[in-house]
Amino acid sequence: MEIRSTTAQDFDVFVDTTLTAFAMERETPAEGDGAWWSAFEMDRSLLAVTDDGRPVGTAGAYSLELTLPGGALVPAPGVTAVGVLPTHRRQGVLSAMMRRQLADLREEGDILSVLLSSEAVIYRRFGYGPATYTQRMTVDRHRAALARPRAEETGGGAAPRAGSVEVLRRAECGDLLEEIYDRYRRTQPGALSRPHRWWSLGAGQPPIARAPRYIAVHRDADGVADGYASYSVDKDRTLTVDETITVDDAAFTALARFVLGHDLVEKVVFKHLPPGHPLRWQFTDYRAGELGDSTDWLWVRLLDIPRALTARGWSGDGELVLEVDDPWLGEHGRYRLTVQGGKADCAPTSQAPDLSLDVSDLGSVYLGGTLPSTLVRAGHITSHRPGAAELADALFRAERTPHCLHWF
Ligand SMILES: CC(=O)SCCNC(=O)CCNC(=O)[C@H](O)C(C)(C)COP(=O)(O)OP(=O)(O)OC[C@H]1O[C@@H](n2cnc3c(N)ncnc32)[C@H](O)[C@@H]1OP(=O)(O)O
Repeated sequence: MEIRSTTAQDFDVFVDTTLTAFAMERETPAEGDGAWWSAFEMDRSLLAVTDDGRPVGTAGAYSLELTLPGGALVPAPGVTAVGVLPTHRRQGVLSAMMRRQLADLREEGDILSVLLSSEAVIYRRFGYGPATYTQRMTVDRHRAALARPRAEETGGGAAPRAGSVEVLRRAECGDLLEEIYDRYRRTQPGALSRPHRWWSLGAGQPPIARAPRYIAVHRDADGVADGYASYSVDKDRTLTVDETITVDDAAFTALARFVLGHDLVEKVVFKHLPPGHPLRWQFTDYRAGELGDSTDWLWVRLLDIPRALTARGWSGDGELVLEVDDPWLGEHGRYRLTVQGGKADCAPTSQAPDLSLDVSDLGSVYLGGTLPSTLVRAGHITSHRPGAAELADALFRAERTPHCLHWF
């Protein structure tokens, strides 16, 4: 079997092989998940081919950008279209593709890669760890009065501002959604860019895919669009919000108020909220919103530990020695992480470690969405001195809960 790079000529065979592995059919941009496969990058993809020339496995990568704590934007290959034909599974095809892909990404200078995992048991062995989480909130609309927040008097937090909401059809939005999304993702740790090509091809779930949707667009007092909610209402009178994308909490509150005030609706479902989202605290009735479908979303794999650790912003000051095992790449390193004034230095050291961990666990804590102390308690990370886990918690923390709702 050979693992080979693809070219534009391989597009159809690549898509067919991927869809067969997922037991899916091609959809058009206006249907369900749209033509999610249409943005595959053939100059970053791999085909596994048998000795007699049959394609049996695929792995791709999208050229995305990830927002780190502190606001740095770094290239993040988004691993996608990983599939092996049902006839060729458990024979090491995926392992061979992962080995080649990680080597290629490193050679291209990437410091990390990311993916969404179809099954949670697949990717840890390759060094990926779950790093952001998301959940659904179902709100009984008739219990959903929003309390008047104390911050309203002082103008802080999510206090309402003058602004307006306009309802458009998806087809009327032009580049508006793309522009708002791009503003949002630059300040949200864990968020990914959405290349222009995706929007123009309709390559993704709604509202990237042009399936029929209503789009509530929020504008600030100057008329500048600063948020949108993409939604549909089904026959059961449930209004489902695909995503609420806003540049700040006040715009989110205004859009939440709008969808929760929608007549002829019994329930409002927000499909994606980060853990700890303030919406729940805004209801007069704390139990008006029911949380469910809590799941991992973005998985992170560090490829260059010192560069990755110095790229992100940090909170607090302190020093930790991390001993990191990378069994898949056969690497083992010790790094002294010195954090001061929001920045870190990271250099190899022979000092005794404070924490020992696997590279997949470092991926999990990297964006600040998983507490190192949780992984100590779970037996993933070993702490060698009292206080080391608590110091790691304080340093790795992000300015806001990392969240990714981009599906790829
Ligand atoms: C980013 C994304 O695209 S996620 C999408 C992943 N793809 C899918 O879910 C599509 C359907 N599934 C498939 O195509 C395949 O089953 C794949 C790609 C998940 C796995 O491919 P395979 O070629 O069978 O994997 P491979 O033989 O290299 O397995 C490597 C190891 O992982 C384990 N493994 C692989 N897949 C799974 C799984 N789904 N569940 C549990 N263990 C698994 C294997 O048992 C093996 O373990 P071992 O080394 O201890 O024996």
